[in-house]
Parts: sequence; structure tokens; C-alpha cells
Amino acid sequence: MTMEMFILDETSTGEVDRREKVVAALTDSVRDLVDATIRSTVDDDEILAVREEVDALVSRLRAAQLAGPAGVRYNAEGRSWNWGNAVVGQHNALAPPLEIVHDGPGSARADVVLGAAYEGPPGMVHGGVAALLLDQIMGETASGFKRLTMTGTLSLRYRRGTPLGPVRIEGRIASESGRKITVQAHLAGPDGEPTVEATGLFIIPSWAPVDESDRTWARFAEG
Ligand SMILES: CCCCCCCCCC(=O)SCCNC(=O)CCNC(=O)[C@H](O)C(C)(C)COP(=O)(O)OP(=O)(O)OC[C@H]1O[C@@H](n2cnc3c(N)ncnc32)[C@H](O)[C@@H]1OP(=O)(O)O
Repeated sequence: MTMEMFILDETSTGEVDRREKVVAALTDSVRDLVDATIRSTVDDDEILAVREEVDALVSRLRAAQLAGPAGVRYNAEGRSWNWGNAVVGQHNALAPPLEIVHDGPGSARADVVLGAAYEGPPGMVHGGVAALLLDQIMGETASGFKRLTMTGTLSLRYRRGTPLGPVRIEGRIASESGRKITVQAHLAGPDGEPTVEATGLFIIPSWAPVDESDRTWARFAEG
């Protein structure tokens, strides 16, 4: 991976904001479709009929497509967009509807409601989903909108099951040494008691810009 993999795009910020909103609404509907598919008990004929309609909708969307994944794009105004990201991608229905809040230097948190699509043990959040959410929030905590970081190592302790429903994730920088940033985080259910605890080492890649005043970093981190 190199900096060249981030795509400079000439689309104006106004147009990016407009398009993001339009497709994000569709993304919400697709999330609803996923949940409805999991939980539907309608009869087989109805399932087959719905399948035909969904296939027709997929064909309409495929009428004009990117050649590959959405990637991370940014424009000259400093707006970045990361629409396919598995955790925060505004156009990715697999991503939980999650908004990460940076409430101070070296810390970040997010609240999200995890439904049937994120189940592992019965009624509980899948362990891999917990790791996915923690990885992203810890990465953003390390990045802090001022530098590019990648996960080096991630260690999780699953203390007890996390019930599906409202979940809060919080991360904070524990220490820094050169290009290595250690982040601690946890995920908790509605009672606020941590169910998963995490420690991660996030690394500023050797190929990343070294000047922290370089706004290029912020563009990627804000994606
Ligand atoms: C965009 C901003 C927003 C942030 C949100 C992102 C959230 C999502 C986070 C992810 O999921 S990132 C995807 C998962 N991670 C990866 O795919 C990383 C794959 N690994 C790499 O690309 C490189 O190995 C890595 C950039 C992590 C390090 O490559 P470098 O060439 O910069 O490392 P280098 O060899 O120069 O080593 C620097 C130091 O880090 C240490 N190190 C390197 N890789 C390590 C590792 N994996 N674990 C622990 N330590 C590691 C290495 O020993 C050394 O320590 P010392 O300085 O003490 O000698």
C-alpha cells in the first residue's frame, strides 16, 4: 500500500455532500432489506417473488458501476469520502449505521444499535463484529484526524457476551513512541459495563507523510 492508492477526485464538496445523502438513504433501505430477509417468515412463493424484484433492482444499479471498490477519495477542498468502508462507509449497507465522535485529543467514541445482522451467539453480538468496530474506532483514535495509521496488532478480551441492541465503543490513546501508538478501548452494552476490552498497536506507515501539519493526512482520516 502507498499514498498513491488514495484517489484525488475533482468532484466539488457540494456535489459529494449531495450524492452522499442520496445514496446513504438507499443504504438505509438496503440495511432494512437485510434485516427483513433474516427475520421474514412469509411463505416460499412470496420469497421467490421478492427475489425477482430484488434481482431487477440490482440490475438497475449495475447499469453504471465503478470498476472496483469505492476506495478513499479526496478533493482539492479537503473533503474526503470513504463510501465503501466496512465500518463507516456511508454507502455500505454491511456497515452498521455508526457515527464516530472525536470528543478530545486522543479519544473517540461511537454509539450504535446492532440488530439481527450482527448476531453471533444467540441474541449476542458476533465476536468478529465487535473486533471490526473496535479496530475502526481505535484506528481513528490513533489517527486523530492528523495522521495516517494502520493496525499493527489487535488484542481482545471478551469478558462476557454483548447483547444485540444499543452498544457504545470508546477508545483512547494510552501511549505513543515514534511511529507506534498504543490504543486502549472497550465495547459495552446498555448497562455500560465493558463486555469486550481491547489493546492495539497502530503504526504510522513508513511510506506515510511525516509532516503532521500536512492536511493530506487529515483528508484521509476524515473519510
Ligand atoms: C486512515 C485513517 C483513519 C484510520 C482508521 C482506520 C481503521 C482501520 C484500521 C485497519 O483496519 S488497517 C488494516 C489492517 N492493517 C493492515 O493491513 C496493516 C498491514 N501491515 C502493514 O501495512 C505494515 O506492516 C505496517 C504499515 C503496519 C508497518 O509497516 P512499516 O514498513 O511502516 O513498519 P516498519 O517495518 O518500518 O516497522 C516500524 C516499527 O513498527 C513495528 N511493527 C511493524 N509492523 C508491526 C506489527 N504488525 N505489529 C507490531 N509491530 C509492528 C516494527 O517492529 C518497528 O518497530 P521498531 O521501530 O521498534 O523497530
